[in-house]
Amino acid sequence: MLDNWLDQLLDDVAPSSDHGRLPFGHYRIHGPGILELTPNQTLPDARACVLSAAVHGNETAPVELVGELLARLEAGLVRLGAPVLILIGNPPALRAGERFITTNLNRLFKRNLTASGEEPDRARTLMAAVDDFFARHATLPALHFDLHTAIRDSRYTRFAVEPFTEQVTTESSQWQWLSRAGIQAVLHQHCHSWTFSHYSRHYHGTQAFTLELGRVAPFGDNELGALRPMRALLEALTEGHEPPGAPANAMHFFRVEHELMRQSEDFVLCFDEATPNFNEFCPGECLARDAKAGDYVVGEHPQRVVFPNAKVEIGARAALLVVEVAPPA
Ligand SMILES: O=C(O)CCC(=O)N[C@@H](CCC(=O)O)C(=O)O
Ligand SMILES: [Zn+2]
Repeated sequence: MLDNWLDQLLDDVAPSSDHGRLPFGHYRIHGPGILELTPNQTLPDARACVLSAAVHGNETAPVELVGELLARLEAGLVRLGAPVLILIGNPPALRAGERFITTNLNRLFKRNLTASGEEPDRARTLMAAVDDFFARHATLPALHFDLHTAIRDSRYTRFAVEPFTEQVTTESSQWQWLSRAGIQAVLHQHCHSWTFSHYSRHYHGTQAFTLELGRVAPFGDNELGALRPMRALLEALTEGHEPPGAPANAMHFFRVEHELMRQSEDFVLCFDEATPNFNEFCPGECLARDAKAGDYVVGEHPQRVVFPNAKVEIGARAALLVVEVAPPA
């Protein structure tokens, strides 16, 4: 049964069957953590939807949200009206309660990836699953929401990252849906980032976002009540309806100005561990010291910090420095 799928995945138990019926369609398990829902009838407003969670294994709220959606589908409370691919990104890391096992999966979504190992292999499997799904539903507009939670508190608890690519413009309706779904801020990426949402946007031209839905917590400690509006958005998409919107300018928009990279072993961030995402720093403040790159000092205007993490691998992003911009017209 579909309601066992997540439990069996967490227990590393193979499902007894790889397919089954739903009240308004059927499902197929293509592999560990790869579940496709197919409606009996695809509605006219339907999109081909990819919903991914647990690309980072310690981010459990999105998994619980997906669990609620599946339970409500199975109970017939949500009528399946669109093809949906549900992906649990990194099952071994989810079982271990760790962000990743060997390396950050969310930097590996690049065609012709040559690296070997657990996460690179998983990235190739997930990219193939997405390619196959979008190819089979090529007549429908496509969409990918990659659901995450942030390591630290945030001045905007729920925010979206809009991946960078030259070819795709975000539809204005997406901002309205996200606003209605309780997203408080949006971060426009300034360069290619090889994340999972970037993969769908860049290679498939889809509408795609990374959605940060609160702070990392173990299973059972997530405040799912705060995610009801987001659940309503996912349910509208699953039902194949055009989701309702709210004014986009209720959200704050930010542009990445600088990507702070860790370049040496001897690297520190100069602010408190408890500093929340979107905290603002004044001109002249030193934010990082790196034995190779030197100090990073805020320039002529204030900058806010997002995703600061001094413990990343050498060569990886240790923080984004962002500035507020006007909402899209
Ligand atoms: O809180 C943090 O420092 C990281 C939270 C997280 O996993 N964020 C994603 C953002 C992906 C993107 O930039 O689209 C990540 O770092 O992979
Ligand atoms: Zn994450």
